[in-house]
Amino acid sequence: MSAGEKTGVMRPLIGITGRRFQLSVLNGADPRYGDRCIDTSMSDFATRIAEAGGLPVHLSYDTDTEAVSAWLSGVVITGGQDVHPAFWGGDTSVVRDVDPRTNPMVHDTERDAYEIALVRAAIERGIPVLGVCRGMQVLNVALGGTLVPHLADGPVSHLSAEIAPTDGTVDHVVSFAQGTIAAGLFGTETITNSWHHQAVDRCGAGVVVTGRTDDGVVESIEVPGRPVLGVQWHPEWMKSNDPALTWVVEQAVWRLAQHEPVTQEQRSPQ
Ligand SMILES: NCCCC(=O)O
Repeated sequence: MSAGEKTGVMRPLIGITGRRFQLSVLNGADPRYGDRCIDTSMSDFATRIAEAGGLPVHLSYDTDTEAVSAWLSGVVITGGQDVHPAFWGGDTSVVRDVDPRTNPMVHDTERDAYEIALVRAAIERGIPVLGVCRGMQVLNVALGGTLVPHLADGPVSHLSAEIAPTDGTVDHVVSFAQGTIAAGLFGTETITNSWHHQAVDRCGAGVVVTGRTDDGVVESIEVPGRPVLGVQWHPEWMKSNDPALTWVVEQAVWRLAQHEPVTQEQRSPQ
């Protein structure tokens, strides 16, 4: 039974972010598409959010972040490219000038700016936010934090970029601080998958680290007093629905139940 069915309230609309890239990068794409783009998000998110009782909707870069946040009951900032260092005060000399529409793994400043604005708008409205992998890093950057640019360059043994994150039993242990959202969901520790080479470094305003690996890499962050959770692993690729994904839906259901329906005037202020 889904969270919505359990509580008898409307299923909450959960916005899911993603990428924009040219159809031509896909194998077998019809050349008549030329340089036309496609807006995508990893379908595992939509599947898992729907399983948890939410109504998943993809958020394109063209969606007005202020306006859409009035309609959403929850937001998932998903994984992907490294956030451009210009957004967090990192070394921009290392950045290659490649078009993110033709290589979906290189920096995409349009996506960065969009997601940072969305995080800020959602937090401002008290909308539950789940950040996943890059999404957790975006959360931290949106609140003024910084990132470790490359884990292999630092004093850590946490190297996981080669591991295909398909099996929740194969990767590392994450330990959680007591009294946090993460500890409420996972207990004192859990085993997660992993696919990243950057990590949260200095925390942004109000951000606290709530989970780490044994080698000290930040694996979860929160903003105490706010329904905000960032996880470095990929809950959408765990074998069964990960508590982080059910958390954002349950928070959204709770929020829907607490609030009077938003009027059309409130959603579209003149
Ligand atoms: N750091 C790899 C992220 C992969 C993805 O979410 O597309």
